[in-house]
Amino acid sequence: MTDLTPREIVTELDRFIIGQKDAKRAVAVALRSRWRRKQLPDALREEVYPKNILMIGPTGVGKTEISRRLAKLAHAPFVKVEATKFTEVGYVGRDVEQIVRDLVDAAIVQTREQMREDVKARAHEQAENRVISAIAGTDARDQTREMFRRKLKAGELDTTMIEIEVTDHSNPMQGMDIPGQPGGMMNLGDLFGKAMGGRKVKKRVTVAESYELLIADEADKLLDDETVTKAAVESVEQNGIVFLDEIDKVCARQDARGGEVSREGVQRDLLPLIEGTTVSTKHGPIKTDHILFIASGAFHVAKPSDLLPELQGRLPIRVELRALTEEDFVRILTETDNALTRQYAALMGTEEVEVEFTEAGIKALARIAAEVNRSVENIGARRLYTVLERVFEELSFTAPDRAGDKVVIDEDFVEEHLGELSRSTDLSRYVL
Ligand SMILES: Nc1ncnc2c1ncn2[C@@H]1O[C@H](COP(=O)(O)OP(=O)(O)OP(=O)(O)O)[C@@H](O)[C@H]1O
Repeated sequence: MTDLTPREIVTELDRFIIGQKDAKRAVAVALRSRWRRKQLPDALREEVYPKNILMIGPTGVGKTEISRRLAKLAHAPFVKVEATKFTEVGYVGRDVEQIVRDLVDAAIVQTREQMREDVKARAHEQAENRVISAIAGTDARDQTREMFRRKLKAGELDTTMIEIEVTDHSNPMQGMDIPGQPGGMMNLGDLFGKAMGGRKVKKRVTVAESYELLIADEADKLLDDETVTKAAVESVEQNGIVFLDEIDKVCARQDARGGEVSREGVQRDLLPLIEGTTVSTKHGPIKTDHILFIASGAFHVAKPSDLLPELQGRLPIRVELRALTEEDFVRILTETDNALTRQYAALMGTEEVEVEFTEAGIKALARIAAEVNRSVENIGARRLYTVLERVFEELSFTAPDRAGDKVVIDEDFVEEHLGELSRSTDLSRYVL
């Protein structure tokens, strides 16, 4: 949950997404509505439903990106699903509930990560206190403790030997990290140790070594699976965001080639989730009432009015995203925090090759991307990825031999590496 105002949310999104003002405003309002809802008295709070959004726009113009960045801002669990997935043979109605289960899984990973960060700070503090007690004794005066704390922080005590008491993790499972949980703060050994009640052992180590042991020990006390799961479930119910892509592809009328699995059926299956239902998961029942749904589609053929009326009613906020222009591409290449030009320059930097883009070079890249989008297929900003990869192909390969070089990506460079290709539709269809 974030207490950013809509304006602040848009400003944050501006760092990563060019244009698409309406969509940014809409998601900002949806997020702020959640915060507002949180401020309400209990009885009223339960009555307020999320402001679900329907994003209408072509592929690759930022629909997913806006939603994903929003989720990140809000520390909200997020999943993206394609509505068409549920029209595939073998799917039956209940399978849409898997969306919620996936959301819970995402939330558990995210919550654990967040809690580990929180816990680390607290555990660090407690570990510090334990080290000081080990050196100065438990009944030392505050003044003495502070003196040791200063020395400790300055690293002056690193090699001092102390005796500490920690939970014994020595069992065959020790050292096996759970995938996705680096840092050794928790491993299977810890879990089993905990399950077995955790025997205490005394160890003689240096202060520097003791730190890691004590922090792990403290973190272990503060963070257990049950707490994580409980917080994750709460986070899904109150903060979860589901991005439902290709919703236009499950409109009945669009289905001219003869309906295989009923597309309207998928809408019917999705409806309860969006209206609010309870889904059972292995972590307990999950209420979907307050999960925010962002549905999205190009709506080239079908129209939003072709959606089931009930579904239309549950997606009250409509926003259109526009196709990106050459000028947008220039901005996407240069202005965003994660701009591709910055990424490539940094990557080449690791090989000690300095890369500089000239303004004309960037313009040429944007122009070619726009051209190929026109002549082959409009895949929006995604085109920039293939174009840049191609421009850098040779340099990427040879960079390790070129340490110390400076490469200027100007118009000539772009023309030399892309010009020919971009002018041949047949060729660019394959490589750009
Ligand atoms: N307006 C934009 N500003 C900056 N980057 C963008 C913008 N639009 C798209 N991109 C980049 O292009 C890529 C594809 O965008 P995104 O995933 O948001 O497409 P989309 O609109 O959701 O399309 P689809 O419906 O096909 O998934 C992302 O990596 C994103 O960073």
